[in-house]
Parts: sequence; C-alpha cells; structure tokens
Amino acid sequence: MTYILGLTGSIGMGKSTTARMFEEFGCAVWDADAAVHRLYAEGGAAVAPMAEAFPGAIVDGAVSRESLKRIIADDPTALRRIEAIVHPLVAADRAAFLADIETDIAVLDIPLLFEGGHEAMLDGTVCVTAPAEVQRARVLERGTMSEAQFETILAKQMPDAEKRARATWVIETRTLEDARASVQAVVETIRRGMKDA
Ligand SMILES: CC(C)(COP(=O)(O)OP(=O)(O)OC[C@H]1O[C@@H](n2cnc3c(N)ncnc32)[C@H](O)[C@@H]1O)[C@@H](O)C(=O)NCCC(=O)NCCS
Ligand SMILES: Nc1ncnc2c1ncn2[C@@H]1O[C@H](COP(=O)(O)OP(=O)(O)OP(=O)(O)O)[C@@H](O)[C@H]1O
Repeated sequence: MTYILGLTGSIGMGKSTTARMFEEFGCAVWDADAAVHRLYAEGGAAVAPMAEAFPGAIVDGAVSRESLKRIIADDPTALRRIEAIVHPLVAADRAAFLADIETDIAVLDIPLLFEGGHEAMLDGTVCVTAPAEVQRARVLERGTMSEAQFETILAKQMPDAEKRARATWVIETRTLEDARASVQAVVETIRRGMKDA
C-alpha cells in the first residue's frame, strides 16, 4: 500500500525545496508545476488547445510563460480559462504517475491543493510556511515576477493561515536544517503508522 501525501503552501513558501527533502527520505515525488512545464513544452499536450484559445501565447511551438504572464496582466480572467485547459491535462499526468508507484510514500506537490479540492485523494497533507515578508522577498528576489504579478497570484491563493489550519502537518521553512528535521519526522510518523496498521 502506498501512502499518498499532499504537499502544498503558497507561492515561494518552499514546496520544491521541501519536496526534494522527501525524495532524500525515499519518497517518490510528483510535481504539478513540473507537469505544467512538460505540457507547455514543444510536443506537450497543452500546446494545441492553448494555441486555439490564446494564439498569442505560442512561441516556437511551445506555450510561452512570458506571453501568458502578459496576457494575464492585461486580462486577469484569462487565468481561469488557462486553468480550464491545463488542469484536466495535469490530472491525467498525475494519474499516470500514481499508477506506477513502487515506494511506500508518494508525495504530490500541488500549489493549489486546497483550492482545487484535491484532499479526497490524499491520506494526509503538509503545508510549508514562512513569514509573509520572507515569502515576498523570496519571490521578488527570483526576478521572474513583478510585484503586481506576485499580488495577482497571491490574491488567488487561499491565505497561508487557512492552509496551515487545514493541513495535517505544518513545516516551517525558515532554515533548511529545521525543514529537513520536520520532513524526517513526518516520514517516520507515516511509516510507523503504516507498520501498526
Ligand atoms: C501564470 C504562469 C504563466 C506563471 O508562470 P511562472 O513560470 O512565472 O511561474 P510558476 O508557474 O513557477 O508559478 C509560480 C507559483 O505561482 C503560483 N501559481 C501558478 N499558477 C497559479 C494559479 N493558476 N493560481 C494560483 N497560483 C498559481 C504557484 O504557487 C506557483 O508555484 C503559470 O504558472 C501558468 O501557466 N499557470 C496556469 C497553470 C496552473 O494553474 N498552474 C498551477 C499548477 S497546476
Ligand atoms: N527550509 C528553507 N530554508 C531556507 N530557505 C528556503 C527553505 N525552503 C525554501 N527556501 C528558499 O525559498 C525560495 C523558494 O523556495 P521553493 O522554490 O522551494 O518554493 P516553492 O514553494 O516551490 O515556490 P513556487 O510556489 O514559486 O513554485 C528559494 O529561494 C529557496 O532556496
């Protein structure tokens, strides 16, 4: 039996970094953002439907994130239409990953886990968190997003406090050492529970 653990947290809270730690402890990880990257790449399943809905978003046979960000900035309702195309394709990618699992724990890194109503398919959830000013500084330091783009994404996400309240476990991502210790504790708790069950 595989324990299916959802991993979430708001933008820049440390999901990808924490997901790699779960890998270090022997969990298989599926990353929703990485799935979107595959779908947007040349030959990816999202290219044709996106080309139909947003012809201006296609550059060199792939969906361009830079173009999409401009489209969303001009028309915030575009994000919903993008999601309607992308999310069913992401769900199919996730189902293919889950069909092939050989580890005792599978981690699904899903930015919009609670917003998307994915809890029913999960055995437990982890929310990664850091103070709001740390989050803002991390996202803006990356230099891939303007302050306005950050605000648009943030406004669409469930507040951090609500995510923390809904999660089975909360992991603070202020330091790598503390986060790694928390990941280890979660993995051990799950493995103990599986042995007892
Ligand atoms: C808006 C886009 C173009 C921004 O691309 P960019 O490369 O700059 O950022 P990236 O994809 O790494 O997203 C950064 C973070 O923003 C947040 N975010 C992304 N998409 C969304 C969304 N639809 N709603 C709320 N938050 C989102 C997530 O926390 C994500 O980790 C891109 O995220 C996109 O095409 N999103 C629509 C597809 C989607 O819903 N993806 C979410 C994962 S299923
Ligand atoms: N435990 C931690 N201690 C210190 N810094 C961290 C920790 N976790 C993540 N970070 C830093 O925070 C930034 C964001 O981390 P990461 O890319 O993992 O977040 P994310 O939630 O996956 O982001 P996004 O939602 O944008 O995809 C990175 O610069 C990373 O180095």
